[in-house]
Amino acid sequence: MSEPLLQAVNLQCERDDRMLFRDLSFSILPGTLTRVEGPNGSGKTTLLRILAGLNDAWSGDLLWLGESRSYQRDEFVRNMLYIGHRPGIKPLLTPMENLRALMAGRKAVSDDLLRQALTGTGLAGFEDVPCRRLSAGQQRRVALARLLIADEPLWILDEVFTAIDIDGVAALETLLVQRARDGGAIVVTTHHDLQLPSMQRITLGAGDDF
Ligand SMILES: Nc1ncnc2c1ncn2[C@@H]1O[C@H](COP(=O)(O)OP(=O)(O)OP(=O)(O)O)[C@@H](O)[C@H]1O
Repeated sequence: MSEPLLQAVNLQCERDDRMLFRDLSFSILPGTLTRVEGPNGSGKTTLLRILAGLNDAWSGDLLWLGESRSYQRDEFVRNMLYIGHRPGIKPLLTPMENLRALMAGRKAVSDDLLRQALTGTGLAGFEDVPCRRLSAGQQRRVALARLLIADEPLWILDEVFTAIDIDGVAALETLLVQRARDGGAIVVTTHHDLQLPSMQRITLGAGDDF
């Protein structure tokens, strides 16, 4: 069995005097899909941001390739792709400009490849239109085009299915399954009923039903 990329050991996080989770331990292995699930407000986004290194209000241990992540922050950041629940797209920039900005500091990618990625997410013909003139789903697709050129071994994806139509969801599911088959590790949270095989599930606390 391969070595975990990321290991969480006894993670604990409290917000506004409310315990979101405690004693939370799990491993993220190469070639696996992990779904973080739970009701609204249970801490899914908080956990994903902790895993991505974007939230420091937690205790416990996080190991990257078996060593404390805090000693290898730069290497971790280089090897992890995070897409948050907001698309993170700049409205005044075009899809091409946004995608180029999202790749800044990562591997060099030609404009041809960026255009191919935008075509792959259904944005052919919109490459050079300011994003403020695109729909919510199209803006989300600009962010998702990043996945078509990503080679980071760990993807952390928060609610990336939001505003995506049925065909887009199916294409994204296929992409995630293929990525896991190719050895990538993916952590997702979504309220969609995902059709993904053999997912590890991390379930956070129950909320009040209404
Ligand atoms: N910026 C913030 N400051 C203080 N508390 C916050 C902040 N953001 C979220 N919280 C609180 O943290 C808890 C967990 O929020 P989080 O966004 O992680 O939940 P979630 O499971 O992702 O919810 P949802 O399914 O609605 O997206 C909530 O009770 C929320 O009120």
